[in-house]
Amino acid sequence: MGGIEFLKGHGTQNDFVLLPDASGRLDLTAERVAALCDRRRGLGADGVLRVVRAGALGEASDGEWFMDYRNADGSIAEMCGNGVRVFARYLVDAGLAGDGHFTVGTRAGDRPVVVHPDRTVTVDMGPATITGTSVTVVAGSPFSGVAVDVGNPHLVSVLEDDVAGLDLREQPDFDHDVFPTGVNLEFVNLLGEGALRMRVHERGVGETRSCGTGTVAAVAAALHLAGTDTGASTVDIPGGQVTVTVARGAATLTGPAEIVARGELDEAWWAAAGE
Ligand SMILES: N[C@@H](CCC[C@H](N)C(=O)O)C(=O)O
Repeated sequence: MGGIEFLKGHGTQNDFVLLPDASGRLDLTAERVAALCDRRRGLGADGVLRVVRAGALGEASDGEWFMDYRNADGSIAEMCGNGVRVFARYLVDAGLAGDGHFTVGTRAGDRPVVVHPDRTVTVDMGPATITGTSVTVVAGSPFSGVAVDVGNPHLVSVLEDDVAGLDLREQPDFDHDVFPTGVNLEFVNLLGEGALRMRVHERGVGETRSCGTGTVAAVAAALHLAGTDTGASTVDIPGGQVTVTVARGAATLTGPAEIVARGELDEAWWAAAGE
């Protein structure tokens, strides 16, 4: 019996292990996800994208494929904006997605995607909803922020000082009553009309080099603070650049998606990782 097929990919250096598992038969425990994502004892990644047929895990979707997304610590998240681009890139490369216009099911709902010839992908991210305000504390310094729901929770703080100066090695504190399931924290500089710079500390991962849902939240929050719900912006993250549009609160995300490797997991390693 052969090993378990995997691929490695990234979107603006937010990196993922992909597990093609059409029938949803793999026993993908939190322990196995954490082992896969470990950068020393596993393959190393910010998260896992299991590729399953819609319905195989009992999740409803009008699309043919469902993205079962897991964070590096093994926790389940509703949505991943960089991940869904890489997921779409894989389906097209594998000949599983026709002309590149299709819908991916996620726990946050269906996400229509367009895979472009230049290897970028545009995702209809659905609504980016402003849900209030809250405060995060980084290395003892409090920052007020705008809470945004992009299918998953975000708190966006716009800073005067350069975000490059923040120490995000430790988990920043946040109000656990406001975010009982945790929150993704974005720190943003406004660079001028239609341009932002962002760093992110992701729920279930730590600081990453990019977060697609986070860039959408950042643009929605910046527009909200400017008194509007419509606009477009580039977002520079440590891993590259994406473009976000927001029209009356509904967002699209465009950015690169790359598949960099494919191979087989060792069966004995997989078995031991589940213990
Ligand atoms: N990196 C992702 C977001 C992944 C999920 C997030 N950590 C959460 O727990 O909500 C993205 O590109 O959106």
